[in-house]
Amino acid sequence: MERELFNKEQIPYICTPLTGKTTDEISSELTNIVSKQPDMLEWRVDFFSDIDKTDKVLATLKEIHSLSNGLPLLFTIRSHKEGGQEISLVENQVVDLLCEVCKSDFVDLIDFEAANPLEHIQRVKKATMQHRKKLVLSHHKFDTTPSKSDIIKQLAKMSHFGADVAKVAFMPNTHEDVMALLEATKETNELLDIELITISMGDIGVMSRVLGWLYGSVLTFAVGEKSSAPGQISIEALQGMIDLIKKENSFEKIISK
Ligand SMILES: O=C1C[C@@](O)(C(=O)O)C[C@@H](O)[C@@H]1O
Repeated sequence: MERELFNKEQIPYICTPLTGKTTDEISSELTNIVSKQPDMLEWRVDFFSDIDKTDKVLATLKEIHSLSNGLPLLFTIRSHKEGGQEISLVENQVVDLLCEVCKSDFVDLIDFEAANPLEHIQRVKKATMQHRKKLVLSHHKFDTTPSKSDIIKQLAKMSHFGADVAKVAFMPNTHEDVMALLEATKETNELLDIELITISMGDIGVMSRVLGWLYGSVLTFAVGEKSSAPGQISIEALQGMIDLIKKENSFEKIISK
């Protein structure tokens, strides 16, 4: 499936994580979430108890597709090191699963952490290209925020490794950390020709979830049923604030590249 995933008019996309442990839990999560009208879903497969059974993963993808009104799907196996659940797969098996999932018609984007070995990134990149999926290279830190220049370097490295989308999520300890993330987003957006998703987590970082798009972040995560990271707010609250800002102001000029 190939299509432009991020229409300018729709930015910021609101993406909602699915964190159920079983197909049934995910189905019931979805039933409640879809009526809240997010723009994208993220299946956090590290929460799924049958992650080691590829046929179950593929069947659940089909189920998600059938219940989600065609919403684009981001497939994520977050590592324990970067804030995810402990899983039974080793790194090679994660790569095998991602390459298999790339063949599915029910996935649009694949998340893979940029800290993985280069040969693994290259394998996943090849599979995404072959099956016309978008590769999201990501990095997360739950205790600190790097300096602005380091954030820019990390995003540039993801671009260099072949990301279609570069995503970072950091924990701020000060308001300056949030500004560093936002300024890095703006500067990188002017430098690079790939999509960016940048998040400052926790309570201090919440403004980045509401306003990050004005600095060039195309997507923001919001809670549908259950949060997947600190600082996420509800789809309804986020959508309300974004709509209000869009209605009151003409920000198109600011977000255009
Ligand atoms: O990378 C991210 C961003 C996130 O950590 C957040 O802070 O909203 C939530 C995760 O589910 C997702 O994979």
